[in-house]
Amino acid sequence: MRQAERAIFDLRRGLPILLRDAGRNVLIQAVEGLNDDTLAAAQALAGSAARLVLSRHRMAALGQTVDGDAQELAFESLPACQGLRELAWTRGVRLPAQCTAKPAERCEDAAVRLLARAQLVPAAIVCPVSPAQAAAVAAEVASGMLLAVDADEALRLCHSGSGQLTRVSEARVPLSEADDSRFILFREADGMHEHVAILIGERARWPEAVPVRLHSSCLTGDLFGSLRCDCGEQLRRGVAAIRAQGGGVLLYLTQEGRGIGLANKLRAYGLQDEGLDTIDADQVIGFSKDERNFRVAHEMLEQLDVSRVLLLTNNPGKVEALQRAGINVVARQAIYGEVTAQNQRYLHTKANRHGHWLHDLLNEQDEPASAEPERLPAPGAAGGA
Ligand SMILES: Nc1nc2c(ncn2[C@@H]2O[C@H](COP(=O)(O)OP(=O)(O)OP(=O)(O)O)[C@@H](O)[C@H]2O)c(=O)[nH]1
Ligand SMILES: [Zn+2]
Repeated sequence: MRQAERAIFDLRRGLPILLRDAGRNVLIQAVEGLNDDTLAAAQALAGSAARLVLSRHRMAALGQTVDGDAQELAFESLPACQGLRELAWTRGVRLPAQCTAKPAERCEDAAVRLLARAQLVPAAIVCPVSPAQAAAVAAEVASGMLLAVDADEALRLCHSGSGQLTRVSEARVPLSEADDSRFILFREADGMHEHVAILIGERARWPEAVPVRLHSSCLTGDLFGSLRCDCGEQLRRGVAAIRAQGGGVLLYLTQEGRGIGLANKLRAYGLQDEGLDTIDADQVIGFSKDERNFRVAHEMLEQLDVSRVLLLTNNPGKVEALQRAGINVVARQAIYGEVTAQNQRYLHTKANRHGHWLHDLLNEQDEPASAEPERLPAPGAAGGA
């Protein structure tokens, strides 16, 4: 994994990397952060004209349905950087007529996935290395100036995550909603992502089905009380609800913006201000409606030896993800924030397009019966849904 993990840092710094697959060598670079000079430098080093690779979500936003997860676009004459940026994440843009599209090969597919994992806009320029430039590129790799990564390794990292959490440090941190809390920090093998387990109350007194909340980070909501979402209230109410039930675990997961990162979440907010809902806004930037997976949550619960849980969530995806991983989710309890003028559109989108169990909160009598949550067999303590 190591080269692929290093590649994420280079891509985030705006540097090119080399992807290799079965004798193919392709130079790739993020469109984000590209300028006309760095674009020219990449084309000169590779000895070929750059193409653009976009995710299928971005292609859908451009009005194209495509096979496969990414699409490579070749141009008769390549747009300048500004044009590439518009093709990558601006609303209302059309593909130029003289541009041809084909399903991405492995290196190109890996490029887009690495960028998404790096929480950059998943749009890359790709320049296949020409035979004439092969020696020059090899020299850059040998000197350490250019990082070379096998496409296979990159795809493995993107599909499975780096996993292998290390329990790094811990301390008692009394919280206003639960003064007997303990923070335990876990670090992923990539060295980049850290997640915190907050153990609330005395373990010996925890209910047999341990109250657990998986909370994805939201800087704007959790820290600043943003009115655009319900995260901050869910976080504090989550801690209080776990405390009230005798204690349990809150996993604070570094998954800002449903996994797209803060930079992209702010881009998406801009698009929402232009009228898009939260899902369509993410799609314009090239992402699916939820880029998270909950493998790290499962791994943290395993390391904490928690296998039977009462899950505090309105998100059916979290219940399914934990159950699939072998955690026994014996019950689910709703956890609501306040509905406000500013967040109600967001909450309605979650209910209607993400399938969140929020209809009780939003009081939508006209919802079809099939939208009713399928209740898990709830223990006596787990009301509130
Ligand atoms: N991309 C994007 N992410 C958002 C937006 N608003 C909030 N988020 C993120 O959405 C995530 C909310 O996560 P959670 O609190 O786990 O909530 P959830 O998946 O709705 O599920 P429950 O709260 O458990 O019902 C956080 O990572 C927020 O940063 C938005 O408009 N766009
Ligand atoms: Zn939020």
